[in-house]
Amino acid sequence: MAGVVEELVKKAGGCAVIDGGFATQLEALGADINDSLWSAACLITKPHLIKEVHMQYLEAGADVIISSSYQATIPGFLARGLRQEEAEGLLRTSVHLALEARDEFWKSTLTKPKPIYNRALVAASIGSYGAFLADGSEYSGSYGDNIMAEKLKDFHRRRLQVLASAGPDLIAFEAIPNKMEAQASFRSNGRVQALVELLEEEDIQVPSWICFSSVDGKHLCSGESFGDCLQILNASEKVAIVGVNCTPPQFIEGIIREFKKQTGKAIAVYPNSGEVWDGRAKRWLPAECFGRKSFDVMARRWQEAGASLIGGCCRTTPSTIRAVSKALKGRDRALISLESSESV
Ligand code: MET
Ligand SMILES: [Zn+2]
Repeated sequence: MAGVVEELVKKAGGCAVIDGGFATQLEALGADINDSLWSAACLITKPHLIKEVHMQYLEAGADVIISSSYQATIPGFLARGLRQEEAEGLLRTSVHLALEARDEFWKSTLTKPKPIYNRALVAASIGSYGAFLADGSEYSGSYGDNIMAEKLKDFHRRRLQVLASAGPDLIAFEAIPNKMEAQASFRSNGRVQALVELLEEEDIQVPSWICFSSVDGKHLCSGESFGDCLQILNASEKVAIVGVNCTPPQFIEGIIREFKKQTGKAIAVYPNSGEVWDGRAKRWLPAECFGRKSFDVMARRWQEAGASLIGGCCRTTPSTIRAVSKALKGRDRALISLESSESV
């Protein structure tokens, strides 16, 4: 695990808390995200709301906040009539807004007599090619026969460079649906290069996490095996953390146990609420019943199963993260309040 992550996980008492659904909360604050850029449209129209969402998750106890760049892509911005420099500027803005929120929040907690928060880390989000297409392939992993690895490489490379140079603590590849994108999306001179090799080729100094999405709890969305993908990621020191996100919560415990067998890297899980996104109809379908266990109760089990970073993805909110933070760090907090009452 990279030093910064190791330190944070330790400070957090063994398990750091990741924030919750970013687009979900942006929408709750009144943003219109029904847009081909999805939440990234707010980088153009309402950057103050982006910062507000980050603040709310920090307040809720997030130790890691993820930038608003999930669906912010250079081709997406160019299609809006923006110039290349403007598109790159908006990518940097997404990281800067998260860094500003983190720094302001941290400064304010330091003025409190017994700070109960950790200084959060900022992860720059990178969504999959399917997220950019916004045609449902984000959750099927099927990019069709025409998508060549070379095209995927062109799609990812510049955004990775720009985001990494904007000063985040981590790069977060989120909801990667298939092995091709994780492994073979980067070819040059006819040689197959894995995503991890792109990180090395670009000599990205910011540690990365790579999280997959799954719709059945046993495979990536595409139907490919976690084990095959993890073998690829295990080979790189640039990848500090592996995991799953935007996957139904009832599958997470089994996935962590499977990952534990396949990797020694730190494991991050930040499932969705269990509701299912219908990418074609563009709406959420109700959660399949997963018993009476609430998200925070499950979060404890995920920690016991071996996850080092736990948060929420789509349809989870600051109240989900507050409950998760309390469940994972409740004992420490109780001790802190005991200490403070003793010192009064
Ligand atoms: C479809 S997964 C989306 C992940 C992104 N970080 C968000 O919470 O909005
Ligand atoms: Zn999600």
